[in-house]
Amino acid sequence: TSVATYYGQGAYQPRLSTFCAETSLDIINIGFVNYFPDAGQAGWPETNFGNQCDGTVYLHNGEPTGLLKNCHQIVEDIPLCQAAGKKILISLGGSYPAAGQYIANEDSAVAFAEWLWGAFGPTDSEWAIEDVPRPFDDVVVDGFDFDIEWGLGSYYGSLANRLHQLYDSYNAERSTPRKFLLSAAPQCVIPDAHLADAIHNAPFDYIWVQYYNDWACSAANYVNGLSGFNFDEWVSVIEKSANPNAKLFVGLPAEESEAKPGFYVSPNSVAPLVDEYMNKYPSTFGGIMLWEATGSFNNTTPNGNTYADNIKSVLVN
Ligand SMILES: CNC(=O)NC(=N)Nc1ccccc1
Repeated sequence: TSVATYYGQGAYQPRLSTFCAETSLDIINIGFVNYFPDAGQAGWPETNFGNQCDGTVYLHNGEPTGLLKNCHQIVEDIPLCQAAGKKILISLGGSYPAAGQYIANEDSAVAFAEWLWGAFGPTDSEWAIEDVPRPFDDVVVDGFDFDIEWGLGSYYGSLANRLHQLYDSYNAERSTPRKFLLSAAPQCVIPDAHLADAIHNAPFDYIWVQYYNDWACSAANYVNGLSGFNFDEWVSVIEKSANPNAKLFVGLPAEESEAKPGFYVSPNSVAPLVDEYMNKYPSTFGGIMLWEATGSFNNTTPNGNTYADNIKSVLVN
């Protein structure tokens, strides 16, 4: 089973290479593309990677956009993480701003998918064309994460399905196919207000549930002996979804300060939860997702283990 984490929004975060060296991390979601084209300046998406870029942005049709142009440390470090065997996804959305995650219609969702594929996908795809920029240069991500926390409707599903179509058509032309991934980060309440339709209609590979924002179903409920933790129900959602073989992850805050009061649980306290659900659903239980990398890095135990290291130990022991 795997440990996934988010990177890009941590306070005073170190460069990504720090986390490429963390052997406990298997998947890293780089966040965020936080404005989608229908909401972004000059009709392009916008990005935010915390302290990792120098603030310069692309122009589109001569107008400034919110698309960051110089994130050299991320560009240098993603290949290091990939060489270390980690999957690197770029994450769409995030918890802020609400207005950024607006998609106007089906055509817009399809065009956004093609733009993302041209910008962050393979450099030899037919969509990597001159009027689509390469914010990470020739770096090719391993997929796209949907951290959609605002907005309603079916267009997130259309976006995911078009990306999946692009994955398949690219691989159809290659002798050695490359696995590209789709993941989503719903809230724990079922149905998720923003991603339910997308998860039902598009084949996600990983679903990491944010079990740290809602007392109706949080991991803290389970740890504190209260009812509500709903992993079983999420397994049913997966089984009825477009990809019944998707892996389901338990999302946790990696540091007390990175969640609302009460939702943080220690690695040892989550061991019974892992044991119960890893054994109850051996083919669906995928592991643990952490929000987020820098918080985990700052949350070390006396033995020098980060929160992620300690969680990995819980998963493998
Ligand atoms: C996967 N996305 C998130 O986990 N977002 C997130 N944790 N946003 C946030 C919520 C409350 C305080 C800080 C960050």
